[in-house]
Amino acid sequence: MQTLKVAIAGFGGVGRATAELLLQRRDRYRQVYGVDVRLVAVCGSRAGLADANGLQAGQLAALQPGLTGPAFIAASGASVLIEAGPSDFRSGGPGLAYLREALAAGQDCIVISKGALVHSGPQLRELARASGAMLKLSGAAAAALPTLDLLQHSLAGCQVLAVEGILNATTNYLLDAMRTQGLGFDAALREAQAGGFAEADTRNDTEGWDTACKLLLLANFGLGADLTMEDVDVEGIHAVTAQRIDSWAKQGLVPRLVGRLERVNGTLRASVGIKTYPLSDPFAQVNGKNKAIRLSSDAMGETIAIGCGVEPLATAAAALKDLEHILQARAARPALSKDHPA
Ligand SMILES: NC(=O)C1=CN([C@@H]2O[C@H](COP(=O)(O)OP(=O)(O)OC[C@H]3O[C@@H](n4cnc5c(N)ncnc54)[C@H](O)[C@@H]3O)[C@@H](O)[C@H]2O)C=CC1
Ligand SMILES: N[C@@H](CC=O)C(=O)O
Repeated sequence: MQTLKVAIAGFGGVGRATAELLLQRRDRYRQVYGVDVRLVAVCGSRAGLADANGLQAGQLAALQPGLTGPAFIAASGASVLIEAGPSDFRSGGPGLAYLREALAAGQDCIVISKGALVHSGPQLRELARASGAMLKLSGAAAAALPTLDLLQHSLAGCQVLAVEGILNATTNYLLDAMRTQGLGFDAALREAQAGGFAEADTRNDTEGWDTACKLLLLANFGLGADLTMEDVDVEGIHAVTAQRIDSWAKQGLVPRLVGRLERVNGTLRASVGIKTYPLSDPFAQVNGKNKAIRLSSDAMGETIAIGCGVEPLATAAAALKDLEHILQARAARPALSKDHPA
C-alpha cells in the first residue's frame, strides 16, 4: 500500500481539529484510495512533534519545545503540508515561509490561513506550477461553504458575471444577534469568540478585512484575476448602532456584510460593505454564523449555496476535502501517463 505523509503547521483550534479528523479517517483513506495516510509532524509557534511512522491521537497533547519552523516539514519527510497558522494579509503571516518552502520542494499544500495567499498569491501559484505541487485552499476560502469548488468545477465553462457572498461568520453572527436578540456589539462579539470562529484579532472580522481576503481568493484563484487589497473598497460593521438596526427592521430590511465581485466593462470590481435585503431574498434568511454565496453566470443563471457547520470541525473537514481531491489527483496520475506516454 502506498503511504502519504502529512504535516500540519499551526496547531491551534483548527490545526488540532484537522489532525483529529485526519486520524479518524485513516481507514477511509485506506479503503477508498488504497493509501496509508500518516500524520507525521505537527507544529505550533514554539513546539512540535514528528514521527515518520505516524503520530497517534494520544501523542498530540504534549508538543516538544523547539520543533517548529519551515525546516520541520522537510525533516519530517511529509509530501503534503496543511497550513493552519494565523492569518495576516499585511505580512503574509508565518504561513508564507512554510508555504514557500513546501511548494518549492514540490510538496502539495492545503492552506487554511488566508494571509499568505492574499499577500503573495501569484508567487505561491508560480512556485506550485514550477514544482508541480498542488495548491488547495478550500479552508481559506470560506471553509464549510463551498465557493472555489463552485467556480472551478460546478460552473466550469461559464463566464461568471457577478459574485456576492456573506463570507464571514463573525459579522453575520453579530448583525443577527443585534437584530434578533437585541445584544450589544461587544456582547455578540464575545459569543463569536467563544464559538471559536472569530479571528484572533477580531478587527479583521468586524472591519471587513476577512471578507475582503476571501473575496480576493475567489477573484484570484477562482476567476483568474490578479487583484490586491488596494483594489477592494472595504467597509466593515464596526460603526453599526442599535438605532440603525432598528431603522432597517422597521423597513423590513435585513443587513448583511457582503463581498461583491462584478464585471464592469470587462474589469472585475471588488467591494465589501453592508447591504440590506428584503425578507423575500434568500440572503435575508442566512442566519447566525451561516455563510452564503450567490453566483451569476452567462449560461447557468443564478446559483446560491448556503452553509456552515460547527467550528473548528467544519473547517477541518473543508481542508480534508482538499486532501481527498489530492488523493484523487494522485491516483489519476499513473493512469494518465500510461495512456499518454511522454
Ligand atoms: N476558526 C475558524 O472558524 C476558521 C479559521 N480559519 C483560519 O484558520 C487559521 C487558524 O485558526 P484557529 O485555529 O482558529 O486559530 P488559533 O489562533 O487557534 O491557531 C493558530 C495557531 O498557529 C500557531 N502559530 C503561530 N505562529 C506560528 C508559527 N510561526 N509556526 C507554527 N505555528 C504558529 C499559534 O500558536 C496557534 O496555535 C487562521 O488563519 C484562521 O483565519 C479559517 C476558516 C475558519
Ligand atoms: N473569522 C472567520 C473564520 C475564518 O475564516 C469568520 O468569522 O468567518
